[in-house]
Amino acid sequence: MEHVKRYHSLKTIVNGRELLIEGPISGSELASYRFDDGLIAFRIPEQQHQALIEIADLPEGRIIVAREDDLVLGYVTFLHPDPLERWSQAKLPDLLELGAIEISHLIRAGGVAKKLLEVSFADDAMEDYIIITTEYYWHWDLKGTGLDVWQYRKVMEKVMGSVGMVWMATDDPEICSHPANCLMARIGKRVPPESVEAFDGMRFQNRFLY
Ligand SMILES: CC(=O)SCCNC(=O)CCNC(=O)[C@H](O)C(C)(C)COP(=O)(O)OP(=O)(O)OC[C@H]1O[C@@H](n2cnc3c(N)ncnc32)[C@H](O)[C@@H]1OP(=O)(O)O
Repeated sequence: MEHVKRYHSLKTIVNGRELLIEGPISGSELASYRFDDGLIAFRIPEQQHQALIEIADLPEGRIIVAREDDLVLGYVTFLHPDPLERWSQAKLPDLLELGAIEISHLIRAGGVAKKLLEVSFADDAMEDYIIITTEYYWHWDLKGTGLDVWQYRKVMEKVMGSVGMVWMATDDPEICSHPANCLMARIGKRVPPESVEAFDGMRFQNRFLY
């Protein structure tokens, strides 16, 4: 499968900061930007910056950023699922995982997460993919936001739902280990039925239990 990446961008102002939301961008572009030191949800900022640079240059990898001049204040990643996760078992070339979305405290609750996804899905190539995201409450910044797990889950549903990602059932043990965790997915218009069938097969692997 050829992974087509078409650049899109938009401008917005949040808390007086003029932001450019753009992508997919290349690893070298991302390397030339600074990375806000408040982006700590998944790794220390230097390591996360480096991880994103590597993802940007993967054939299927897509990084969309929100930046003020050369300072990255938010990002979202799309890439094939980790080989250790069940979502990679069928090795579907047209399945991407929204692996991480993070917005700096400096510009949170200003619509930036939704705009990152708006720019991501402005590329018609996204209609060729099943896009999944696995929501685990232990990745959420409950302390920083003061939200409880259900309020936070609502925020995630609003962010993901803004581009048509919907809750999907699964018997994945990690997802089932807490009721606030969930799988969300969006099946692009041109995804063939064989891929959807293979995805359904990965969602449910313990049918004999029921
Ligand atoms: C797959 C994964 O990456 S899971 C982990 C997700 N990432 C994290 O938890 C990292 C830390 N958190 C963050 O980076 C951010 O808080 C995010 C990504 C969750 C949300 O980003 P934001 O830019 O603040 O979200 P955005 O402003 O687009 O808000 C989306 C909706 O949630 C609401 N919302 C956002 N934050 C809050 C809040 N603290 N309290 C109440 N509502 C909120 C917004 O009002 C908006 O609602 P609307 O659709 O009715 O207008």
